[in-house]
Amino acid sequence: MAEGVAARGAAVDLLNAVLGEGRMLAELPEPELPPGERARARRLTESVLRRVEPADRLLDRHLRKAPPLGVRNILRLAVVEMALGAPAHGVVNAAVTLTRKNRKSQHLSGLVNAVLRAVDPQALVTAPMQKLPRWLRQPLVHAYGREAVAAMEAVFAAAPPVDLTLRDGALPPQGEALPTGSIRLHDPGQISALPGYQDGGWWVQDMAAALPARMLEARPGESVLDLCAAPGGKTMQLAAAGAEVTALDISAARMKRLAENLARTGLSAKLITADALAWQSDTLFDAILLDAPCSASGTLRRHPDLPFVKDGSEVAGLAELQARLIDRALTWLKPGGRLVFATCSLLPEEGEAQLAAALDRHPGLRVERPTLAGVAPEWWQETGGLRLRPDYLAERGGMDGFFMARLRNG
Ligand SMILES: C[S@@+](CC[C@H](N)C(=O)[O-])C[C@H]1O[C@@H](n2cnc3c(N)ncnc32)[C@H](O)[C@@H]1O
Repeated sequence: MAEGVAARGAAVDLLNAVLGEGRMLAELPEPELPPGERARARRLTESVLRRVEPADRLLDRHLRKAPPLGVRNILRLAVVEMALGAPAHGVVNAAVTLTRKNRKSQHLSGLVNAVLRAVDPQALVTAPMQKLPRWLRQPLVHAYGREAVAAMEAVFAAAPPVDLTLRDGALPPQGEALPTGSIRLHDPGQISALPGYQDGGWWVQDMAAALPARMLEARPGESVLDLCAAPGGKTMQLAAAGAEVTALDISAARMKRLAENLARTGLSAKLITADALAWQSDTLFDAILLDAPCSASGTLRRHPDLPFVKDGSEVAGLAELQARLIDRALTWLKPGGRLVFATCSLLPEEGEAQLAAALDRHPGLRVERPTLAGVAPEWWQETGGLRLRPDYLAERGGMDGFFMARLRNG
């Protein structure tokens, strides 16, 4: 098969599954390709998902009637690749080969060839960014304003950097030191091939995702419950701080990944696979980290499939689950203990509103604002919550959206 056709074919299959069947990339089987080609297919898929809307605007100028989804995805992929600098000749040949391979679309190979020779991929480079879906854009404009949302969309349009959290004294691969202590790699390639990976001195974790565990300030010997823990980025931080960690999550598959992560880093925790709403604890904890399930709307740059698969209908149920998890977690906290509530969401109903409602339901709770190195004063809110937005530090690659707050009972 011509060079790159297999990876491009796999990318088109992934696009068909996300855009045609509404399936998330994480739930799809990995393409059966060598690791390098598999990674390329994934990269191509994500590049297209970040530009579906502007690519369609460009293609539609050259299409008299809508082609079937599979052919549209071949066209989208080709035009995005050309805009990103791939040589047009190879891209067009691969697109025509892919169109011919499928009996149902082979009669459209001439059209694909003609459209791709007519489009100007440079127009995609300068085109307006892809907008967030309405269900998300509206509440975000309401919460942060149009300008901030446009800045977030610009961050979501770019492939994200990779951030690492380090254990004390560990040597990271060469990267950019961020003010909060994470190390940023802008084009790292295969993570497991980086120096130090096998030694377990660092792990991949967005700079924003590293802050909830820092906010908890776990001390050596303290008993800490990591609630909704898998795949364990925060468990590793807490264990590395010397705490006696109990890590609980409902998902057996994700707990398996957590166990693998602990094995690689040589850290330890007590692992429990259970529904936090049903689990009973026979002890109380000094501190609890609740990284609650949420819309994940703060992580769109890492999950560009999400806007095409989700429609916001899950958010009310998730917000209710978050409140129940807070209430349940508080029953396991020692008097005077600390609870950090965090979500990787940009929606106030999964952040600011949860904090306000928890304070209303539990008059004995108060919010604390610990000192966090590298956190700009304006990221803190008057209520004591910390709101992190993708457009913060945009010039250095941005960060995941998060909300977090530290509560103390009594
Ligand atoms: C945001 S993720 C956690 C990420 C994790 N803290 C980390 O840093 O790697 C939310 C987790 O909540 C878990 N979860 C959802 N509902 C749960 C429940 N009822 N009880 C326990 N865990 C739950 C999911 O399986 C998922 O792993």
